[in-house]
Amino acid sequence: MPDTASEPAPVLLGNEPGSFPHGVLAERHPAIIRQVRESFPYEPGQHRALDALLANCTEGEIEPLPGDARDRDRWTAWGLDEYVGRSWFDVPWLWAESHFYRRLLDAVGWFGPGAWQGIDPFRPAKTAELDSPETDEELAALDGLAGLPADERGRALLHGSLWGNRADLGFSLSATGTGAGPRDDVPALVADDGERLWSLLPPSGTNTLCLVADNAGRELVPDLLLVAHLLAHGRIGRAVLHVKPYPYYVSDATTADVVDALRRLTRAEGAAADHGRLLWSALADGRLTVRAHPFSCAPLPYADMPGDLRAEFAAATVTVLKGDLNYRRLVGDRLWPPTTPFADVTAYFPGPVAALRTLKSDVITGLDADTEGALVAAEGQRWRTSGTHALIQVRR
Ligand SMILES: O=P(O)(O)OC[C@@]1(O)O[C@H](CO)[C@@H](O)[C@@H]1O
Repeated sequence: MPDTASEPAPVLLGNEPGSFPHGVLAERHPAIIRQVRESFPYEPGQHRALDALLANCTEGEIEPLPGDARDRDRWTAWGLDEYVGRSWFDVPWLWAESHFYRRLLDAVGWFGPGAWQGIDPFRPAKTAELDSPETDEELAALDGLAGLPADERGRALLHGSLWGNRADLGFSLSATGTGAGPRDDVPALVADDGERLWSLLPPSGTNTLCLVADNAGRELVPDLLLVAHLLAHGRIGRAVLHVKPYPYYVSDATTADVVDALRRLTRAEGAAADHGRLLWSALADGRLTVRAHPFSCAPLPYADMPGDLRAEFAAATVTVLKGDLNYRRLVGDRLWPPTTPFADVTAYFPGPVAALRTLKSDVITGLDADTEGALVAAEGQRWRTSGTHALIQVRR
């Protein structure tokens, strides 16, 4: 196996029965179709389209997009023509998963025209989570941080944002997501560059943070609290929040989800409402911007990002990417040896970059050999996908 980024490791495919990627294509995607079907009083055409998608994505071949699809050229540029006629299991796993969500939205009429245009099939699950007692508890806990020095509060909020990544509604549909916490003899945090991240954001009031969000609800809320804290304490003067232009990977945040989360914060009590109001006014005066770039739903690694997005990340003091999928896209969706240096595989990224992620897929880089050894000794390879471990990795 290679141990440097100059010899890329194999790209993950979904065609090995028993593997994590195979389980996602063969089991998780059908479960998502079932869940979506049960969440809305869909009409016959939508049910037929969901039946067709279920058959196609499990047993069929990837099909061309209709001639009038508005994003046909985009998908052509993203490799569709190359994969048409191939099994979903034989193309890069990242590509197959991403394309599944594009087709699912088509089946329920998201792209329109028609009465169901823009109706998010995952919205019921997202709002249920935002309205849950757990969210109440997490917001109330914020008041408990009030007595801490600002830096300690910042570190607590960073960890809230990190572990908020466990709240992934797609992940909760698969059996691997329901495991217990890590054993006492292995670290929950397998890499911790937290202090390096803070050192990139001195309280000068001039730093710009790009935060590439992941899930809505119980992940986005702590992400927003962290942004509010950084703004309030001058560690950043400006934040750009990247969300998805359409519903994706079940619970990924869209602009509508940002609005819901902000309304939830401002309707809360105590410190949560203060943070919500700060963000509300930061949106109004330009200190906080929301972006929904098409590449955020691309089936490709960030190494292939277009020039405008590259320029945006290059202008940031640091770009923080949240979550497992963003990590896969950041380092490349490949079976790297775990000790492959994170700095090598992210060398292409146009500026300082940080990953905050709980481990929910096989992809991992930047571990030291002792940590990898301890994880394998304690858990075999389960630590890679169980969602019970997390990391903070930074490349300056
Ligand atoms: O990006 P997130 O929300 O942290 O995780 C997304 C995820 O659940 O989806 C993929 C499988 O569908 C895995 O990479 C990962 O476990």
